[in-house]
Amino acid sequence: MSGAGAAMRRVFVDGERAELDQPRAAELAGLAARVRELTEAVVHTDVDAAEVAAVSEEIAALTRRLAAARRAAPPIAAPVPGAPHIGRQLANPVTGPLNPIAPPVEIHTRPDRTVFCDFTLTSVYEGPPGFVHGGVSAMVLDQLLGAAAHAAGAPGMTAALDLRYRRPTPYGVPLRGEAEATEVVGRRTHTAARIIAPDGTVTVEATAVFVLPRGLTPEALGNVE
Ligand SMILES: CCCCCCCCCCCCCCCC(=O)SCCNC(=O)CCNC(=O)[C@H](O)C(C)(C)COP(=O)(O)OP(=O)(O)OC[C@H]1O[C@@H](n2cnc3c(N)ncnc32)[C@H](O)[C@@H]1OP(=O)(O)O
Repeated sequence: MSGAGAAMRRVFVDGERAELDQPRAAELAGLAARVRELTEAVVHTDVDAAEVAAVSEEIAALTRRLAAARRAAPPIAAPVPGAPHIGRQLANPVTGPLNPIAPPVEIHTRPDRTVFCDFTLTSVYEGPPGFVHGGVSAMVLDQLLGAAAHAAGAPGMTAALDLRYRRPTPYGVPLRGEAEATEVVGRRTHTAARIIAPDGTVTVEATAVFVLPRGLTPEALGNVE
C-alpha cells in the first residue's frame, strides 16, 4: 500500500505519531487558546508603531522558546476506548484544540449516526465584510461531512465536495452545522450537510463523497462501530 492510505495506517494503526495523554493535551490546548486570543488582538489592534515593534519582538522570542523542543509532526491523542477516532487529530485545522487556527469546532454524534456542531466563528474568518469566508465554511463542512461518514461506519477521504452558498454566513453569532451519510456504496460514502444561522436560515448546503483508500478498512482505523 502507498499514498494516503499507507500514511493513515502508519499514524493511526502503527502508532508512528507521538500520542499525548489528556493532561498534556489540555496544557497545549490552553496554549493554543491564548494564541487564538492573540490572533484576534493582532487583527483588531490599533496600538502605535513603537508598541507594534515591541510586541513583535516579544512574540518572536516566545516562538523561539516554543521551538526549543519541536516535534517532527503534529501529535495525536492517545486512543481512548469507546471515544471516536475523529477526536485523535489534536491539531486538525477545524476541530483541533491544539491548533490555534482551528475555531475549534466540536462535533457530536447522535445515536442515529447523524452529526452536528454548534460553533461561533470570529471576525478573523471574515471573507465578505461582515460575513464568514466561503472557504472557511467549506472547511468546516468538509470536516462535518467527514465526521458523518465516519459516524456511519464508512469513513474515507474527501473525493468530491459540492457547495451551494444560499445566504451569507454571519460571524460572531452561534451557528449550527448538521450532517448525515445518505448512501454507502462499496468504498464510497455519500453525505449531506448544512450550516444554519440563528434565525433558522440555511446559509450553506453541501454534499460530499468520501472514499476509503484502497487497502484500508474502517475497522483498521479503529473506533468505528
Ligand atoms: C480513511 C480516512 C479515515 C480517517 C479517520 C476518520 C476520520 C473521521 C473524520 C475525518 C473527517 C475529515 C474530513 C476532511 C477529509 C479530508 O480533508 S481528506 C483530504 C482531501 N482529499 C484528498 O486528498 C483525497 C485525494 N484523493 C485520493 O487520495 C484518491 O482519489 C481517493 C479519494 C483515495 C480514491 O482513490 P482510489 O481508492 O484509488 O479510487 P478508485 O479506486 O479510483 O475509486 C474508488 C471508488 O470511489 C469512486 N470515486 C473516486 N473518486 C471519486 C470522486 N471524486 N467522486 C465520486 N466518486 C469517486 C470511484 O468511482 C470508485 O467507486 P466504485 O467504482 O468502487 O463504486
